[in-house]
Amino acid sequence: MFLPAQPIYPVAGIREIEARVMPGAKPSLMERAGRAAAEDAVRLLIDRPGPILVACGPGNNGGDGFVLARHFRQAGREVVAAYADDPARMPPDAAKALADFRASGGEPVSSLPAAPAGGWALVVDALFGIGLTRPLEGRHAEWIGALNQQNAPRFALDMPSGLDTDTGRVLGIAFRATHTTTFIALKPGLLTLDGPDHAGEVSVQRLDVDAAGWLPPLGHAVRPSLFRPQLTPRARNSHKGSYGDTAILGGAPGMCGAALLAARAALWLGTGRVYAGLLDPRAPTVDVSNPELMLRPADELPEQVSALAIGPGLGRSDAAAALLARSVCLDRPLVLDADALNLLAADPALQRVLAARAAPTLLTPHPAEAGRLLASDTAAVQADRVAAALELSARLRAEVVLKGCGSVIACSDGRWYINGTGHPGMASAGMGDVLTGLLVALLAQGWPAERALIGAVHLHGAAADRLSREGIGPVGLTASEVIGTARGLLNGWLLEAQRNGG
Ligand SMILES: NC(=O)C1=CN([C@@H]2O[C@H](COP(=O)(O)OP(=O)(O)OC[C@H]3O[C@@H](n4cnc5c(N)ncnc54)[C@H](O)[C@@H]3O)[C@@H](O)[C@H]2O)[C@@H](O)CC1
Ligand SMILES: Nc1ncnc2c1ncn2[C@@H]1O[C@H](COP(=O)(O)OP(=O)(O)O)[C@@H](O)[C@H]1O
Ligand SMILES: [K+]
Repeated sequence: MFLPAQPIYPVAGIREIEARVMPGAKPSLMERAGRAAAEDAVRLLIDRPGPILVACGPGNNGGDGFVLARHFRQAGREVVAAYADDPARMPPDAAKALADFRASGGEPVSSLPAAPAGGWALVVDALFGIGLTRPLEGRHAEWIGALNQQNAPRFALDMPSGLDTDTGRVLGIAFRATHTTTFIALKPGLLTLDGPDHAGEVSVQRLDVDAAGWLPPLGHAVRPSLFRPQLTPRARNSHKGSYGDTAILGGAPGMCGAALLAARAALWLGTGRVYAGLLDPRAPTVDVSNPELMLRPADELPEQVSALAIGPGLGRSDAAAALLARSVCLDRPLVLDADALNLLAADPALQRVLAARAAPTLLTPHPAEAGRLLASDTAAVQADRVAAALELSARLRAEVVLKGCGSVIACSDGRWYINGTGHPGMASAGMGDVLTGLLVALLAQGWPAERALIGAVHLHGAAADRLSREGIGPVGLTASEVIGTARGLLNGWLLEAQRNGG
């Protein structure tokens, strides 16, 4: 049930693994890749008669395409392989794959043919894989544009062409796959930024290569198994003190809702006691829909909480800055979100204090906040989300989640994770505040920082996913609605963990 987290490698890692495996590999990795992809493609061809179009490029990705094309020819399927690059410059494995395709009776066409009357049964993109080095242009870009127009399942080999393997950036134009079969292991570009919109459903074909055995991975795709050790039943003989006290600091005039959302999320995720410290002098003193919350002026909170979060609706006033400076000095797990991050970005001295903290620090920036913290900008952060998150984590000695499509979690020891749950319906006000509340709740209940961050980010997105399966979102999903569903999911995981051996 709790499947292991899958490793993710950037291009350099895949190349290193390939270099070690390839010399003795029989059958060759390309033979394995083309065959494995053909096996995945069979599933897409159920009830789809008609010819298969395979667009092959100049390198080894093109070679994979020729292997796939040969398998389908040999199985009696009509296949049209389109290839217009210079065969003299083909790498040896790919040249052999082309020769084998010819030997099977196939002959590539040098322009992209128009779709047959009944349409293609399947469109296969074997133009570029991990070897893409610059934006697509000219004929290659035209081919991608035409392939994207086809009304058929669109199947990418290894990477959708035009998508940068390490970052998920579109270089010029990219193939919009409905399905991608990627080889050896996952790559970051499939999972973050523009990756999910271009890769569609991703299948990993390991090609009998034990990637982690050759090169221990630094990156993983998040799965609940990463926080499975925390999914233990509560002791019957326990009390509210056993589940932590937490405080959320924020709620400047006009922004109390942000702090209340975080506080509610912390309460609903099982924290023993939740305080909300609000800066607005006219803030409510009770949350009538959650009277369990203890609402206080921001400077009248108990200091001995188990974990603290500061930022939701904090604003950037002097009072907010003073509150932040005090919070950073508390020897407790600390979550910094929203304006706490913006204030920190403007205060290098405070950054030094933060980096010297003994207790865990967790930062939850969206790309604009991360840009300010790195003294760069949103575009620079988005250009390489994994690198930006790691840099922030190393500089501030903090666990970091860089939010957005494919949230990247970076740990101060250099390991990183990409989360796959969540959807664009979460792009609505207050969603980040709820994440902060879920996170501080897990910290208050004693989860170690890294697991709490992974768990909260995964849970947050999974709750939104469940709601949208029920028609609550993506359009119109509200942050408040995520809270109750997150509670349900966490309890479900706890039960599942107990059923599977405590
Ligand atoms: N290296 C190996 O042994 C294996 C590679 N495999 C496949 O091979 C792929 C990697 O092969 P390659 O390294 O040959 O790389 P690709 O096939 O991805 O493409 C590289 C070729 O495209 C050119 N190129 C890069 N960007 C371009 C652009 N924007 N416009 C025009 N030309 C451009 C490069 O100069 C090079 O000739 C993998 O993604 C995978 O599909 C698999 O067969 C498994 C084994
Ligand atoms: N397109 C998306 N795909 C996946 N998750 C998203 C997407 N857009 C937003 N989210 C998630 O929603 C949350 C929004 O947080 P944030 O930007 O801080 O919102 P707010 O400031 O309104 O609280 C983050 O957890 C983010 O990862
Ligand atoms: K491809």
